[in-house]
Amino acid sequence: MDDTKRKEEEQVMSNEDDSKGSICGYDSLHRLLKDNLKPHLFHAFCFQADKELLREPRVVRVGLIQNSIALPTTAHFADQKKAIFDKLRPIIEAAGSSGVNILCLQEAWMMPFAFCTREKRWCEFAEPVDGESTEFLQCFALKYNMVIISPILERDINHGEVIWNTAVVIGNHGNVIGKHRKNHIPRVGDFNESTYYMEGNTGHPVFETAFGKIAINICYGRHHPLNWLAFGLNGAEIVFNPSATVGELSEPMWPIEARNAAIANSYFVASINRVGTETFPNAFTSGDGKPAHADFGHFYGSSHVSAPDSSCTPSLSRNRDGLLITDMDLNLCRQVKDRWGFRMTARYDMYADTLAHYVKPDFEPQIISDPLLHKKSLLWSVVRLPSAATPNKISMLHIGIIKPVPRKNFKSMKLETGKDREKETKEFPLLATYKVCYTGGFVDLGVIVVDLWSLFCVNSSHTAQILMSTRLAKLLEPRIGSFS
Ligand SMILES: NC(=O)NCCC(=O)O
Repeated sequence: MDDTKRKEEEQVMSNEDDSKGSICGYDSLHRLLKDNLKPHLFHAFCFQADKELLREPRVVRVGLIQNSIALPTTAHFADQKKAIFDKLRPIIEAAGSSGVNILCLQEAWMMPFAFCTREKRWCEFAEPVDGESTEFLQCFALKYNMVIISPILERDINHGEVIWNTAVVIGNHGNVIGKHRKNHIPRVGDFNESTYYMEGNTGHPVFETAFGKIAINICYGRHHPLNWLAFGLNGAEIVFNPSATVGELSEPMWPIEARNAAIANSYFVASINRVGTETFPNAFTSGDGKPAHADFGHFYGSSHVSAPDSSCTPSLSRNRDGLLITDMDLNLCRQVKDRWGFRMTARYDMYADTLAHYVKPDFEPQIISDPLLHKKSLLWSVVRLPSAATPNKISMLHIGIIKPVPRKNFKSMKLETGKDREKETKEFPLLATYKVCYTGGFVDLGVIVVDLWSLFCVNSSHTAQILMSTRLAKLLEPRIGSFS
């Protein structure tokens, strides 16, 4: 590599580099591999937990890989997949030789993210759980004693070739521990993935591995707090969120949702997003009236790990492939639970009750409406006036505090316009005068505030005047009626 090129790269790296030393960005990673440097020269990010008297620390090294596709989407499908394998091989080797215990790849890592196109031919990428992608990764799992989470497009050949968005969990002996299928299918922007696969039917499994209890919440599932909760209830200590999402759609939410889930559920969240812009042979529309386009937008990478104590690693690059290596002491999960007691203070029985009602067709939301809200009557409140006040003496009244009075004070009230007191009120900047007759318990001298712009005064002879601005009078005219 010539000097100028290296300098340029170093400049990019120093801009991108994270002080905590994640292996960050395509260039740095590939330089690392090319120069045959030992990955341990790069110190990874580390989450600490307190020392405990009765438990040893349970430090787990987690690796996350984000990558762009390797060939244009016009290439032969077999070549595209092979090129991704070839690209990932050295990165997985780097993770393995860095001592990573649990490695997670991005959503549907073995193919371009073609779901936006709605063209069925991309289904050809789908493979069975024990297909070639699993086989490819099993060797590394065995070689490096590493658990690998492999999110693929799955074809269930035992069930009529049904297609799923699935994460396969490969154990550190190269065995398949199990799978989880994506629970929530996006129907937003270009992400209308229901053309390709069904809502998952595997619940919220937690996989007990040699290195801790892990779960996978695939991409769009991160917007569903109860999805996160369910993995937590099943005892997850790390929840992986392999994703494929673009800047325009979700970037502002990306760092917030993961951290919030980690805090609320007292576990680690490992977020992985793919990188780059993938262009497809045929343009497609998004059903929003905008012109057809041939790409999804930019997949912004930014993979990172969030901890239950609200700390967070720096993110990988927005633009480049990357491997993030993070050490985490899983003891932190219980320590945060003991400290904050979110599980203890939760009211699951109450939520279960609400949900049980909610899912029934005859569910009615528990809403207590202001009884006046839907009445064809004026909004009103009462403020006390000095007893000397009479309607004729009030020119401008500025009402500070408005004190609502129970409706039962009024059994009924009739409002009617009238001109008979016009003379007395004409000195006021008011255009309408109303005579009020009412029956009921309200006998004190007072002012009933119709709302902030208007009021009417009640004297002890049970007659009252409404003083209103024209604007309000116009507004309220059709609603003047009876309190009852
Ligand atoms: N792959 C996927 O579920 N994308 C949805 C977009 C998002 O949730 O940001």
